Amino acid sequence: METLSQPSITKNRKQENGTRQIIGLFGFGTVGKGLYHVLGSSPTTKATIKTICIKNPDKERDINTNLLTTNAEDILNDPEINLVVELIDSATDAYHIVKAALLKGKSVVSGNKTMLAHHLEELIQIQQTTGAALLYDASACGSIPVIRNLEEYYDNDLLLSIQGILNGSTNYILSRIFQHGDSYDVALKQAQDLGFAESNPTFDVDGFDALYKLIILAVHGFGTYVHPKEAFHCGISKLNDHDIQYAREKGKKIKLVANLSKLDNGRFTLYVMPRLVNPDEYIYNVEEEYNGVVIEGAFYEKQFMFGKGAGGFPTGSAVLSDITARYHDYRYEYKKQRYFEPLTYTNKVIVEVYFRYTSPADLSHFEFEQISEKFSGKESSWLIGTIKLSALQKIQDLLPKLDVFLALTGRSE
Ligand SMILES: NC(=O)C1=CN([C@@H]2O[C@H](COP(=O)(O)OP(=O)(O)OC[C@H]3O[C@@H](n4cnc5c(N)ncnc54)[C@H](OP(=O)(O)O)[C@@H]3O)[C@@H](O)[C@H]2O)C=CC1
Ligand SMILES: N[C@@H](CC=O)C(=O)O
Repeated sequence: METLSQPSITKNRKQENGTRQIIGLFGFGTVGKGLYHVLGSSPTTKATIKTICIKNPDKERDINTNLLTTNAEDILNDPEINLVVELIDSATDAYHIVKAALLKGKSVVSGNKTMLAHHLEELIQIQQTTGAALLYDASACGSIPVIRNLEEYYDNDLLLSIQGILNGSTNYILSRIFQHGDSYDVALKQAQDLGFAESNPTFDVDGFDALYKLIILAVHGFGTYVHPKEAFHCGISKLNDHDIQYAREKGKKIKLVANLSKLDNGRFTLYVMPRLVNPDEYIYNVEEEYNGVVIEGAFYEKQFMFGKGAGGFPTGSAVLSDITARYHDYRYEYKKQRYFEPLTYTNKVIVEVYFRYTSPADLSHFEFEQISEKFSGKESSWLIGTIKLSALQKIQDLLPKLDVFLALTGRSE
C-alpha cells in the first residue's frame, strides 16, 4: 500500500502552534513602533522580533540597530523566522512581501487595509494552497476586534447590517471642528502629527480608507468580496462652515459613516459617506480617534463595538492579538464564503442626501431622483434630494474636482 506523505499544510501549522514565534517585522513607523513597545510590555507573549526591515537606513531609530535591515530577503529567506508581521505604508510593496511570505509557507500578520481590500481574494487562495495563515484584525478599526468577531459570530442569514465610524483620522478632525471649533486644516495636521492619518491623508479624508475596511468586513460578515472600484465612497475634504452650521441648526453632528446593509433577494450594498447623525444614535458620542461599529441582526437587534481606531499603541495591541492568535494556531476559516450562499453586491440603491454646492454647473452633474427642499444663498446653496448610488458612482472620479459636499440625511437607511 502506498504511504501518503504528510501534506505541507499540516507541517506548517504544527510548527507554529505552541512554538516560540520568531518574528520578521516589516515597517517601524507609528504601528511598528507601537507593536515593539506593546510586545516589550507583554511578558507572557512567546514572541521575539528577530529582524526589522525598514526603507530608509539613514533615519535615527531608538533601537538596537543590529535588528535592522533594508533587504526584505533577510526576513523572507530566514528559516528561523516563522511569522512575518507587515506594517508598512506602501500597499504595493506590502502585497509583494505578504504574497512572498505566504508562498514560502510563513504565516503573516498585516494591518494594511489598502493592500487587503485589493488583493484579498488572491491571498485567501494562497492561504488555502500553502497552509500558511494571514491574520489582519488591526486593518479595520484599530484596537476593536471586529474582523474576528464577524468571522466567528453572526450566521450571515441573521446579520442585517454593519454601520459605523471606521476611520479615526476623519472622526478626530470632525470632533475637533464640532467640539473645539478648530479649522479643518489645523485638525488634519493634528491627526497627522498624532500618527492617525495615512501617509497620504487623502485616503482618510476622501473615504478610501473606510471603504477598504468595509470591504474587509463584507468578506467576514457576508462572505462576499467587492472590489473597491465597484463601491461608492466620498469623504469630508469639502466640508465647510455652511455644512457645519446646517448640521448644528438641525441639532446633529456630521460623521463619516461606512454602511453595509443586506437588501432583499440575496443582495447587499456597501458605501461610505458623511452622514448627519442624531444625538440618540450610538455613534453620535464616538469622538476623537475612536471608532464605533453598530452590528444589527434579525433577532438581537443592535450590538455596538467601540474603541480606539488609530494610533500606534491601540493598533500595535491589535497586531499583538493576532500574533498570539497565531501562537494558538488560529486562522480565519472564511466561514461565510464557504458555508453560505454568498450575497450579491448592488449599488442600485436610492439614498437621501443633503447636497451643498456653489455653482449650478456643479449641480448639473448630479442626477437627483427627487428634490424635497432647496435653498439658494449668495455664497452657497443646498438641497435635500434622493439619488441612486449608481448615479453617484458614475461621477466618483469627478467629485474631488467639484465644490460640493454630500451627506446622507440618515432618513433613507
Ligand atoms: N497609523 C495607524 O493608526 C494605523 C495604521 N494602519 C496601517 O498600518 C500600516 C503602517 O502604518 P503606519 O505605521 O502609520 O505608517 P508609517 O508611515 O508611520 O510607517 C511606515 C513604515 O513602513 C516602512 N516602509 C515603507 N516601505 C517599506 C518597504 N518597502 N520595506 C520596508 N519598510 C518599508 C517605513 O520605513 P522608514 O521608517 O525607513 O521610512 C516606515 O517604517 C499601514 O498599512 C496603515 O494603513 C492600520 C491601523 C492603524
Ligand atoms: N488612517 C487610519 C489609521 C487606522 O486604520 C485611520 O485614521 O483610521
